[in-house]
Amino acid sequence: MTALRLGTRGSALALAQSRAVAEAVTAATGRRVELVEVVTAGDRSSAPVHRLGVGVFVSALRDALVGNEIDFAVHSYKDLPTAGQAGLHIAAVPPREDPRDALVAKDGRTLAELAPGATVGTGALRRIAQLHALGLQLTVVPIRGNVDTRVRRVRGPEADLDAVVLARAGLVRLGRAEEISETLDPMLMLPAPAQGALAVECRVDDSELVELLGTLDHAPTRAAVTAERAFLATLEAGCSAPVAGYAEVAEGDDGDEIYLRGAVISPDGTRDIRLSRTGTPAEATEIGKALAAELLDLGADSILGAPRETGARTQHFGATE
Ligand SMILES: NCc1[nH]cc(CCC(=O)O)c1CC(=O)O
Repeated sequence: MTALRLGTRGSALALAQSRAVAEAVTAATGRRVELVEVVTAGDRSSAPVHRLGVGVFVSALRDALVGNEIDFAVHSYKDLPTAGQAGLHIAAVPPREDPRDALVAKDGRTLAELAPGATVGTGALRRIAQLHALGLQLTVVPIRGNVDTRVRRVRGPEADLDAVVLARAGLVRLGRAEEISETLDPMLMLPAPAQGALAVECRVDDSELVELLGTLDHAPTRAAVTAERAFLATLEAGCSAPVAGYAEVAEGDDGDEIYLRGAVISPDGTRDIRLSRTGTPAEATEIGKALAAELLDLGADSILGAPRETGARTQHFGATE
């Protein structure tokens, strides 16, 4: 039987993720998998991600899928635009890695141990906003680049920052978890929707592969990500907007329960609206949409910029527009 072609970006993180999924596919199905490297616009540019727009890391992979150059692709779920793509299907959401953000700091310091004025590097508006919201006089420095480039801003001969914040999942997948000085509690730094999760995508009409990849699906992770992404989609914000969303799925007395927390924070941290909601995994989409509508009612739309229509808005606080 021919090998399945797995399209992947060439970054160390993308390769680590793709290799892990390839091994899981082979272990579960006995099929051989070969990696095919695809260069994306996000890899070619060094501009801040919120200027490049959503989808910069995925569109070339999706083109290769639609064009039948590859059979499936593994994405960091966080980087996928909330709009799906016609003809493609997310056949599996494997078990999630720890979704929290991590601090890598000089001398192994924690956030609380950083001095006023300390420099902290991150490119994500969500992290910039939440760092400012702490009120610690941190100097947030916009940075970009792959995991290694970012860690080198703190460690090594060219280090010029006191700390950087990045996804714990990225460091763990690269085998670099021991470099983390502090894993940030979601109470302080709520993760991005779908952070730490992977999306395994193939052509929707490739029914054999849809079924085969489906064996890697992890229902609780899919439910959590579904709630987080419905929340994000309703706020009409991409992966680079100051929106945080994190769902936990736990066993309750009457079956599994989802606990979704969401926040919209202004980039300077002075406005921070956060709420939570619970429900069952079957209600994941509804929970996400309802939480977003509640935040919009509290004024989240004025933080996000453009006026929005949710169809679900109520006027508890009087008309503001
Ligand atoms: N936008 C870049 C990106 N996409 C996924 C990850 C990390 C791994 C993950 O969240 O699954 C990262 C790096 C980071 O945020 O530090």
